[in-house]
Amino acid sequence: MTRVDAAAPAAGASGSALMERAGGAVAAEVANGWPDARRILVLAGPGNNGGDGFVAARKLAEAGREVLVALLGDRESLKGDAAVAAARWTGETGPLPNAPFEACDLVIDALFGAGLGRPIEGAAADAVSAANASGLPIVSVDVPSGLDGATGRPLGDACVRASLTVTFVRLKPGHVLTPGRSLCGRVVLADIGMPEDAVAGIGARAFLNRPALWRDQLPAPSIEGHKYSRGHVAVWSGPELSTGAARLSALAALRSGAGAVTLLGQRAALKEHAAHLTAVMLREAENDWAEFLTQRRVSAVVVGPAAGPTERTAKALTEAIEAGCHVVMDADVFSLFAGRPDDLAALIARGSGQVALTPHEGEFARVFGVDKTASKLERARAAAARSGATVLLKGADTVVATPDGRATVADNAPPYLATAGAGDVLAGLCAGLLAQGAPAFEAASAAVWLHGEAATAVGRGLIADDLPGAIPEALRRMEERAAG
Ligand SMILES: NC(=O)C1=CN([C@@H]2O[C@H](COP(=O)(O)OP(=O)(O)OC[C@H]3O[C@@H](n4cnc5c(N)ncnc54)[C@H](O)[C@@H]3O)[C@@H](O)[C@H]2O)[C@@H](O)CC1
Ligand SMILES: [K+]
Repeated sequence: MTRVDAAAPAAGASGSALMERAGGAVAAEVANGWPDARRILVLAGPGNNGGDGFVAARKLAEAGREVLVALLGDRESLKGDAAVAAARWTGETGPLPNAPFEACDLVIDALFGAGLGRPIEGAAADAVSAANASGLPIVSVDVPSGLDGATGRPLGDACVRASLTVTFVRLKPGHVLTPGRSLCGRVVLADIGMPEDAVAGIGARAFLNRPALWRDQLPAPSIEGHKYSRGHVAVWSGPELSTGAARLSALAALRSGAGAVTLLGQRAALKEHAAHLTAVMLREAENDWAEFLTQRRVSAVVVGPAAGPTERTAKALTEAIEAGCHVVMDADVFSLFAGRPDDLAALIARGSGQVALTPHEGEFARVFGVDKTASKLERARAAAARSGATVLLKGADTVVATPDGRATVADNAPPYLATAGAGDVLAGLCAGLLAQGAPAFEAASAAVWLHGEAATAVGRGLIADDLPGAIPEALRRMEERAAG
């Protein structure tokens, strides 16, 4: 965002006018959201975030609220637009230390925004702690002070926990990645009239995962189509008594709209599948899996769910890559490649299909190691670049990243989606969309969004078995979103 701000004047927007609208948007949210908050305390920092706070103070005072600004540092040290905003504030201004929280009904946190460069310490850190402990509603300007908007992580120990965050122009990764998402509270994105040229000029590559990003890339079923033209998915089954995971993947692939889905495995495993399935086909496969993939025009394959980290699984995976199928690698594949990311990349490079990796954090760490300094977004991007695959890094804030750096971050997964087997459904959904011809980034992002919507449609009490049956409802919501 700093680059957007810097490009704003050249694109015809004065910083002062943007600050007026930014502070105005904050004041409007407070006025509408807390009509009974009479006394408002604005914590103002030394930069433009503080400037937004001074504008909000003036607008709220004009609207009849009692407002006190508690300023970090001297008024004389303020520069540029912030100094102008402060000069236009004629109400009470006091020092930040000992700000009178107990005498107020609401706090506006305008200490630090995009310019936070190091952990908050000293008087500002004390004010952050006091604000959090006060029990008052806190409205943060741009980002909760202390949060790194680029990573979603606090820069140090002191970080505001907001009830509402009013941000401008675009959401930043920190509004969506955890723990930032929780620290922001509700997030409102205000239009402050930033010229599109200033925004487009920076070529943003990370997006909130929404149907508008990928809907056009999902092939719609056509009346001329037949089952194989809508893609054939093969799912590699785990052995006897470990078949549930592959079954969930297969059902999800079929529900996603793939024309046909076949589960392949050992005879004893297939007997278990047969007791549960009707529309999914079953095929014994020991030595002729590679032949099957080619002869039956299999377009996408799932390998990993409860497959076992065995030679058999490794062979099935290699053959799927060599057959030129699109491949979704999940679960036990990450045990097979523990500590061997370059071997995984070498295998992926041998195929002509697209590959999606769908690890959770533990599986991701197993293959790619642990990097505590990088954000989830950066880690997923780095793993995508290193492996040559689209990486879908699961969690409450699932990130999908491609080797060329495009990324989505999802915010629609309900907490109860963290349940056994949900990941198997996601892998199947992704394979089903790949089989129908969606490019990997769009297929993976769509799978994540549909997965979250399906879970929300079921509601609390969800178990993974419910998810495939809720995919039609998720697809309906996708069409509704695309239309509106
Ligand atoms: N320029 C623009 O186009 C717009 C900017 N806006 C606001 O401007 C903000 C960014 O302003 P700035 O770039 O001035 O940055 P900030 O206001 O976030 O903070 C920068 C100041 O804080 C100091 N600082 C950084 N970390 C510190 C720490 N840990 N302890 C003590 N001091 C610290 C810096 O030295 C600098 O003086 C945005 O977050 C947003 O609120 C809005 O007014 C909208 C338009
Ligand atoms: K802030």
